[in-house]
Amino acid sequence: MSAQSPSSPPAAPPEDAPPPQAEAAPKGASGRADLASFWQALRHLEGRRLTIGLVLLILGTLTEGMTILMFLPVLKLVGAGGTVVDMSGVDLPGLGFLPERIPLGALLLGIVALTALQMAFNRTKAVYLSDLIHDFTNFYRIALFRDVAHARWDHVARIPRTRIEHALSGEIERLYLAAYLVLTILQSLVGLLLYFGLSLMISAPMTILSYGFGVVALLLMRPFRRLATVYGDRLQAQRQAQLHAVSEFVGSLKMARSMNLESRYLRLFGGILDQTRDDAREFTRQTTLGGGLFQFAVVSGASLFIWVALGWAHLDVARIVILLLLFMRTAPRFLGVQASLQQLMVDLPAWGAINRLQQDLRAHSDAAMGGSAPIAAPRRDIRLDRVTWRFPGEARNALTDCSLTLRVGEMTVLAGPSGAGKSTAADIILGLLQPEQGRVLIDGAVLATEQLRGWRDRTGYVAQEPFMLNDTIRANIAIAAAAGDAVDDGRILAALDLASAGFVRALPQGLDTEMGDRGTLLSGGERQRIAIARALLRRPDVLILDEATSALDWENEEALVKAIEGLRGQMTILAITHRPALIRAADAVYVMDEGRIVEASRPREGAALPESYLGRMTR
Ligand SMILES: Nc1ncnc2c1ncn2[C@@H]1O[C@H](COP(=O)(O)OP(=O)(O)OP(=O)(O)O)[C@@H](O)[C@H]1O
Repeated sequence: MSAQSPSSPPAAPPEDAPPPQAEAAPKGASGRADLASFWQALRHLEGRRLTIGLVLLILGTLTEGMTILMFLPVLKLVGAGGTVVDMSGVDLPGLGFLPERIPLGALLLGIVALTALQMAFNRTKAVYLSDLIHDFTNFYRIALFRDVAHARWDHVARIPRTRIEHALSGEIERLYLAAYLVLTILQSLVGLLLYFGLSLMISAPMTILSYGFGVVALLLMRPFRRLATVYGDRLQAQRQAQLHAVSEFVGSLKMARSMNLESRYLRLFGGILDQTRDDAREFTRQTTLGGGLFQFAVVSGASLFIWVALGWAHLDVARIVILLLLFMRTAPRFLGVQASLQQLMVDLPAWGAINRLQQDLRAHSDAAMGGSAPIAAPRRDIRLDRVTWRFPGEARNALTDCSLTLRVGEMTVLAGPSGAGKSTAADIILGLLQPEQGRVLIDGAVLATEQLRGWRDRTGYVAQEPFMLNDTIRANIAIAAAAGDAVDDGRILAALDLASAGFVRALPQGLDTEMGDRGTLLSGGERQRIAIARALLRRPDVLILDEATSALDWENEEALVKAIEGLRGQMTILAITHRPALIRAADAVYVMDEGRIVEASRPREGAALPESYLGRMTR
């Protein structure tokens, strides 16, 4: 792998421009602190495999070093001739176990055998470390998935979707690269240490000279590594900005096309890319200068090394050749450490960002996720009792002192102007939000936190804009089935009939009809009915419809209202709606305004009052 990771696009805006949106790393975030915690996490999760990998690495490097040392007596034959190698006078502790005279063929065979052994060690190590990196990265991928799934709904709903997508895709990939780079650096350092020992056997002063040079050069490169940290932070922000821009553009494609706004999006996106390119140019200028200087230092070191070795150290030619061979192995490692450290500093901000997101999600984890206490199906009523709720950070309550009753088997409608708090009340009934004040009562008993998951198994929810998989109608409905609940086509078709979605039977592909990305191959009304069928497949005790008929024409709405009326008695229904047809069919109607219940009536009574909200709506 090259030092510049394939995923590293050019980046970073001019000094005076703020990095575009996204979560910028907190001020003072230090690459070194990130590196320390990253290394700790790697050791904590993969310590055992790391040790085995290192042992294999040491064995591989030692065999490689031994191979080089064994060339020393062979080189002594050069000029002298002969086919028997004289080991006396070689004076290398590492080769002390060999007899004094060895046939050249046997020695060369030994070298070949050692090389084969080295290859075997290296290959096993590579496979080992590859597994290690994948498992380490996947651990965080899964943990992040879980943290997102387990975070409190009101909190996770406020995190931009692209933030989560970026963390689960791009940032995790950079974590993979960071782990790869850490292991690369570790391998180079271990190699350097072992070669240090081996070359000490040849000449201590020459070894100290060459290593001293390498270490000083590495230290001098620190400013370039700091620059890489800054660049990494900017890159982090810019990648997120890019993802955000792309996601907004794709999400609003129809709007953009219909209003001729494509060029505006193109300009915005082009601006981000230009910033990224300018930043990358600056970074490349700086880092290539650093890399060039380092290479220059290494070549100068090599020249000095040869000059000292020949002119001052009075070493024989064989030793100089071996030292040079060792030098050829150590110099790239020094270069590799510098390049990998630099690239690591670019990728490491992803680690900090993932950690911060995880901490944030865990600080807002849903207490309900821990409990699985069962709850009986409601037999009498479900009540909100003086419930108050305010979204974190908001100035005013979304619900204030809100009380309402859903009688079992009845259909209750919640109406009222936009922003009145209807969806929030539904979220409280669903247990997605837990009241700050007040209670949710099921047959008079408080719905406990540990019962919330069990409670959600008893509810079915249909959103105004239901989420659809890019899959068949069958898959979109079957997804609602509880784990282990085998769903056959008969059940799916029955749910579709209940949801007044008989049109599916008439489709040429039936349940196999593809719905397209976000269900766009079907009409809004068809999508809504499929979403209702999906909720009904769960055979819920409580069905919550949030503006679930808003996209239906009057004919289909009438059919659906009839279908919903047919469900009366089988389940408790809460419908958030403005549609008179559904209101007229309701057993009870609550009207909300500014988070409060302002009217509660049986529909006919409410509609009869001309000044009531309900009266005005159904007039
Ligand atoms: N995730 C959220 N974070 C902060 N405030 C929110 C959030 N969701 C809703 N609100 C606010 O809470 C209030 C009630 O919103 P809610 O969605 O419950 O109203 P609604 O009656 O369902 O509106 P609509 O009919 O337009 O869907 C509004 O002021 C809204 O801005």
